[in-house]
Amino acid sequence: ERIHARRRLPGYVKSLPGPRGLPIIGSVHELPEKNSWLKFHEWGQKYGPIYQVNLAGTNHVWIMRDKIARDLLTKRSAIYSDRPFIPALEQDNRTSGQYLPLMSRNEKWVRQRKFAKQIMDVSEKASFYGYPELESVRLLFELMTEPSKYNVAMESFIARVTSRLAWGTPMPSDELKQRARELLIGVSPGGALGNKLPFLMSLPERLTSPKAWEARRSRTERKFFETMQAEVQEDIDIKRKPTSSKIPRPVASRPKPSWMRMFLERKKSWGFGSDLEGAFAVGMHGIAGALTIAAPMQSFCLALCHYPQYQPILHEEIDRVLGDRMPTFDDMEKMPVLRAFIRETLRWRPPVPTGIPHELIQDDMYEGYHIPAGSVMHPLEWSISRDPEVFLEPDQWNPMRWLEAKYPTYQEPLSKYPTITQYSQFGYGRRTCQGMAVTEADLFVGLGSVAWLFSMAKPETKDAVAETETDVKAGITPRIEPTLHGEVKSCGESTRNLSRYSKAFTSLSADERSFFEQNAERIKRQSRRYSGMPLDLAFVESETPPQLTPPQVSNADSPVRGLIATFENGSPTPPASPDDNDTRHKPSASALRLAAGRMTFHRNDSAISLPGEFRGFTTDPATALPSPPLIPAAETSSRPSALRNPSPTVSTKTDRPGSPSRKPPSASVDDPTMNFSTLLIAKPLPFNFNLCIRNQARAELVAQKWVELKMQGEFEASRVFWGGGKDTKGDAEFGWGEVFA
Ligand code: HEM
Repeated sequence: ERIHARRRLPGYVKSLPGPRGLPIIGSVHELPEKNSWLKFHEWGQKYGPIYQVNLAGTNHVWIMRDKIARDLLTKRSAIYSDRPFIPALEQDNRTSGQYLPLMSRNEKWVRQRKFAKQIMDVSEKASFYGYPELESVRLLFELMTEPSKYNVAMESFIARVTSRLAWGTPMPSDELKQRARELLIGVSPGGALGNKLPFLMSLPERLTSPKAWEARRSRTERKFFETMQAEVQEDIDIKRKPTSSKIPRPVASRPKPSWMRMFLERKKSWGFGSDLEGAFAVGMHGIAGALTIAAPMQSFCLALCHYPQYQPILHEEIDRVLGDRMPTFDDMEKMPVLRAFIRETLRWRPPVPTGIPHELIQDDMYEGYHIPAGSVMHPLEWSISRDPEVFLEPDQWNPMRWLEAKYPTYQEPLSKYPTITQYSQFGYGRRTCQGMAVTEADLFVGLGSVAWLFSMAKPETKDAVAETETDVKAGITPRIEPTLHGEVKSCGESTRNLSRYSKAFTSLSADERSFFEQNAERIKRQSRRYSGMPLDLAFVESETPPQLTPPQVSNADSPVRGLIATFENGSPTPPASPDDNDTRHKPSASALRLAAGRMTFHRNDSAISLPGEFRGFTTDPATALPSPPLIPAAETSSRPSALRNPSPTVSTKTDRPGSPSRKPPSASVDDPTMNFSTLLIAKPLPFNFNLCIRNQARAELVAQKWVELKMQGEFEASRVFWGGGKDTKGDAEFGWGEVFA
């Protein structure tokens, strides 16, 4: 059919390029099980920024550039806003009215989208009722007590905030997480078997396990949404009952604000066909929020561990703006660095790397290329976020691209930008995501709280220590990795490892040395001015590495600062004084050493030149630092490194459809930061890293707040809905299906 259609095209019209594939199955066999978006990215580099692939008889069009996605999905949204059919779901996703993001553009979609806009706007105006702030206390407490379960803690944080928003209570959060996981399997091309072999869904339930699995998923979901709706209604009824007393009810005994409450209180105005439609409209938003936002939270940890040189910059902002209180939604304006870290994390590891597909409802032409009706259009977010014209060194996690004017992505005013609102990751045209504001609030408060209390680091391996020692003997400047260690309650424990770093001091290259000699005083002045843990930069005067012992560091009021102070003197001292005339630590020109625990000294390492270049930090232009010299990669280390910045690959050439793009440096599956789950939402699989409490007083404050809130009944445990068994599988009718990564 397709071949015939092509033959019928007039001579001046071309078909989009793409892999030829095999008869019937097309290119299905070429897709990897893991990280399929890398394959689509690779095809894009071969065939151009828009290309097509036949997957089992359906024409899929992949778009790799934001401009093309806007030209088609936004500007021609009248014909590009439908959704493809998902075979593995029990009911037709386009017409059932159950899932707003998966519906065709019909009247149910119109009224539910209107409802979605209203509930989001109202809750945003009320700062999401302070739910993210409330749950961030629990998040920090969980991370302190069980850091190895960080991924569970982060997913719970998001699910609990979303449950509160949806139904006013965090109690159903575990069930919500499970509902979200199961639906994710149902809709992912690489998830339920029914999506790979659709004919299975036409057989009777008792003959095929994928169909039985889906039937139970669908029953349980409906029952769950109806139960929650009924409970909110009951709560409203009880708490609204007139009392004989004239004294108004205390706030605590009024119904909690929630999207369901909004639905129930203005039922008629929404024009829904039934209460069930309302139950799904709210439940769907719960599901949409339950896992999506946890993915970037986990990627944030991955980024901070692999790019530790930027952590001090975030800590500086947090300490300056927040001091000893946790972040709130209202701090957003004052914290561009935190927003930049979040924005960059979403760019670097997009939570939905393949995008959510649109379907084209009539034949179309784009730049001389024919796109047939029925094509499934994918804005390939992985590639859009890696456009080398826009993002220099796109595979590097570099938050400075949002904060320094030298990058094309920089935008002012910094009180507003960077922001994730209207970012391509949230889709295009009439189907854009409704949850941008709540995502931004959750990430800002959640990740801001985490960075307020903790620093993060990759754990050291024996190999790493051995490698460092070998490098030192061979006279190579080692990559200095983070020093903080242990699944820790206090940084004091990290001191075990300090001897390793004392061995790691080696001579700087001639270029590095002269840069630091010229700027030593200024660097020191600045690092004190922006005190706290400014740049993790320190100089030692002696050729002999300081001998460090654990108790010396644990006495310092700030662990990291203490660490630096110890490095500076080779003996325990209080943190550096803010007095610029203090000459105790003046570096001798002959023996400058970079002894920063967290400083990875690489070519283009903007952490070093930061205070001079980033306006947010600099008030006095006289103190601005010149950029550090470029150090040839070979001089920094002889080892291959996932962290080393490749040379920029910018060109002024514009990509055209059909013309192969230049190959930017790309992340590969061997990259340790590419270990992701295989479903539509990409989240990093759990990995080992160390969380270190930055400040004991803050930890105590969190513990105290946690106790208070717990006593007020805020942190009730999650409720078990089905069966009550350990695995909550319940009986055959309702319960949890098996889920996989
Ligand atoms: C990191 C978090 C999130 C990401 C990356 C994300 C991404 C997306 C994407 C790509 C789409 C499809 C847009 C298109 O078709 O062009 C979408 C749609 C949608 N999202 Fe989100 N989303 C996130 C969080 C949320 C949250 C928290 C909610 C609600 C609580 C939400 C609600 C929705 C809804 C209702 C739609 C459907 C819009 C429609 O089809 O008309 N999303 N989202």
